Amino acid sequence: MSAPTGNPYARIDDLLSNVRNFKIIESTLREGEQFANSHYSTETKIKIATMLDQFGVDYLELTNPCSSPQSRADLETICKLGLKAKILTHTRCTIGDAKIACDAGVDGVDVVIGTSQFLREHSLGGKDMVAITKQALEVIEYIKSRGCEVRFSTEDSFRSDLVDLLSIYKAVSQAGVDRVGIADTVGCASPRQVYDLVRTLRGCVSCDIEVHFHDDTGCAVANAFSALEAGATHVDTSVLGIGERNGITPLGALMARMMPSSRDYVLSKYNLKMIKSIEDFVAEEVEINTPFNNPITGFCAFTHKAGIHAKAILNSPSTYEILKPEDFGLTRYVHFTSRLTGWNVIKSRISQLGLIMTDDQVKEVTAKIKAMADIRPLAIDDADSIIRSFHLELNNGEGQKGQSEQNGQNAQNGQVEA
Ligand SMILES: CC(=O)SCCNC(=O)CCNC(=O)[C@H](O)C(C)(C)COP(=O)(O)OP(=O)(O)OC[C@H]1O[C@@H](n2cnc3c(N)ncnc32)[C@H](O)[C@@H]1OP(=O)(O)O
Ligand SMILES: O=C(O)CCC(=O)C(=O)O
Ligand SMILES: [Zn+2]
Repeated sequence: MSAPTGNPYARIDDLLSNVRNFKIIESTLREGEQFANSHYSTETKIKIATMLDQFGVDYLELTNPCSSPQSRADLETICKLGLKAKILTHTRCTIGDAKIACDAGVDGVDVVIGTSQFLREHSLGGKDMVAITKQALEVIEYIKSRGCEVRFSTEDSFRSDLVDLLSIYKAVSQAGVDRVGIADTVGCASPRQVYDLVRTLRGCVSCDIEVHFHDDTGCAVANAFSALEAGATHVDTSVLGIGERNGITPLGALMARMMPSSRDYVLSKYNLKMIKSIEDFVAEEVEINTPFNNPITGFCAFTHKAGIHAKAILNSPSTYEILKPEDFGLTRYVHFTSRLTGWNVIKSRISQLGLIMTDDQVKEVTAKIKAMADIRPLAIDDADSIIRSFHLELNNGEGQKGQSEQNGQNAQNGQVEA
């Protein structure tokens, strides 16, 4: 039987996949508020909500209004902004929380309750699954009666008993829940475990499936992708991944992961050029730096250094880039001042400087740059000076000065463009 897509690795199972049809539940204003440094003012919440709405996220999830009077007031304020994104809040599985949530004017309530032995014993005072299921069904019925969308999640899903999980998900699905959620609360799940659980659940419930992954073991993005491959429909994210401990699936990194698989879908829905400004705003608010290796916006995410890479990138950026910086409103940088540089990129720099040399001469000046870079790190100006001096020597200090200065304007940004 032929494969469903042009992907050589595609399998029949990929018919389940939602990698080209998923929704984002953006939780910077809920999970992200649980990040150690977060303390959002009302204005900051409005700004974050507005930016994420313009970016195109489908849902915004806000902190439980029972948390504090200001949390409740802020939720009501965001609900009244008239954003395109649906506004959700996140509550415990109690009628009391659900009532206050619905009263705030939300579009939907994300209800959660722990199902693992750890949480049932140490968080919920020893509740069994029968009691938890009864409580869930009552709360779901209440939220539906208030005309709000309702999602039911099990907390710590991956350390919960599979039969318990499937039983409660079936019960809430039959009760008409809009979505069920799987939460890797402690970040213990691997992509394969995620695939298996989501796929199994997909066969048991007819409603949408939301997934929430913590990043304690570095799998939050991979797990989100795996979940979508297995048929999940909604992914929880936060900007830069901020959340409890080291956080959850980052919005930007998820976009980076989805682009190679679902470019047209992602570009049609999300305003990728906003990622940097959204991340910069949130990073400043919570007083963190964007990690150097952050997908898309890490300071060197589109920097190419080694000579072998530089040569190929200059010929065709696709050789060493799976993401295009221009899709995110960014530019690439081709490094040419290190001991790892090569004559091809130096040749390109020479041409940017408006100078003319034979290939042998380019190789000779490349050797000089490498020798100097062996002694100390070189700035762009240092490498350019070596090139210019060598060029002057070649011409005995005569001629070409005017031409160099004029063409040198093109090199002002110190960047070898591919
Ligand atoms: C994995 C997650 O991130 S879940 C979301 C976490 N979010 C939050 O905690 C929001 C911020 N939290 C708060 O402001 C407070 O914890 C509140 C307002 C929710 C509750 O505060 P308090 O009433 O003082 O209780 P406290 O936080 O000490 O304990 C939690 C209580 O909720 C119960 N509980 C915990 N989870 C759930 C749940 N999912 N459903 C129902 N009850 C729950 C606990 O058993 C405990 O009950 P107890 O009062 O009988 O001991
Ligand atoms: O409600 C959910 O699905 C997730 C709750 C949460 O933040 C977690 O379990 O880590
Ligand atoms: Zn979480």
